[in-house]
Amino acid sequence: GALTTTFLGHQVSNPFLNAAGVLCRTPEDLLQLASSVSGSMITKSCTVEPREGNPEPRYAAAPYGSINSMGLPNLGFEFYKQFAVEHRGKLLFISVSGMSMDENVKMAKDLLPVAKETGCIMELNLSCPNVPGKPQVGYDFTTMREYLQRVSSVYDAPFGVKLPPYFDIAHFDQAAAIFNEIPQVAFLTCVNSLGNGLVIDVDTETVAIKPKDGFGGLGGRYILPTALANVNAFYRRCPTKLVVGCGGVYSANEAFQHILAGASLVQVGTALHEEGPQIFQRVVDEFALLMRAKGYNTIDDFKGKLKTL
Ligand SMILES: O=C(O)c1[nH]c(=O)[nH]c(=O)c1I
Repeated sequence: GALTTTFLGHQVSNPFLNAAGVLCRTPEDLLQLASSVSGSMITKSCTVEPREGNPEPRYAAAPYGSINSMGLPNLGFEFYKQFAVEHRGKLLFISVSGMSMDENVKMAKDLLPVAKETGCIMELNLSCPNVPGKPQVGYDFTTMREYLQRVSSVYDAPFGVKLPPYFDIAHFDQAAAIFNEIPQVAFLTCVNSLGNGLVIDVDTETVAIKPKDGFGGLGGRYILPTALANVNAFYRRCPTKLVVGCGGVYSANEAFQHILAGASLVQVGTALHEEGPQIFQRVVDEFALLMRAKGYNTIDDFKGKLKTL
């Protein structure tokens, strides 16, 4: 169909998938994603050991999106690796977010044979903002370079990096220079939640979530312009890499903006959490109508073709 596209040699029926962390932690979650219309899917960021995560309430819908401080709850790397071994059907991404560099290197090394065998793709998450005491690697360029050099030295297959949003042109330049040094970094997923926002309820005069005095990562409508800028900044700076868009996608309209900005695939987080997996059928239908209305036959007809003034 018109929405068919390929990503690192894998054909997908449409460019849509979930954002890591949303509807992808448990077997039930993953079954819902596998049986949805999404073209591909990604698992919850994992650590070697299973984690409970932060105390609840740790997710809240907000007027223009969401706030979360989940705290990296997951069933442990072995579960998601085994899921990849047994999974059949749509393209599968495995999100990895170790508590240390050694943990990421260990998981990458263990995942490699499964990636080669099954075609699943690793997305290395360097941008979790919600584990107390664990600063975001994505904001520490020296550490990020070391992480990527160490992981790419054990993982000789294409992998992606889940990035935090950057807000300074010099940071786009410095981050892109690191990625361009490492050939195995095949794609960049822009962006993770905007870290450490604060949602306040005026009636109750209270924060929305329990962890970290209410500080949490923002998603949804709050973050679309920032997400688009990060997609386009790395699309322009990393011509040998693909970009995956994430942030503020509720409909074909925002997805189209991400692809115009340079995204090859588009992840849906907050809107998926709020609407459920039937959102993928709605967005696919909307997207087909939008492409037809504009006279486009394939995604490549407009990918990255954002016009400037
Ligand atoms: O709190 C989480 O589990 C979480 N939440 C996010 O918003 N982004 C992330 O990468 C993670 I690992």
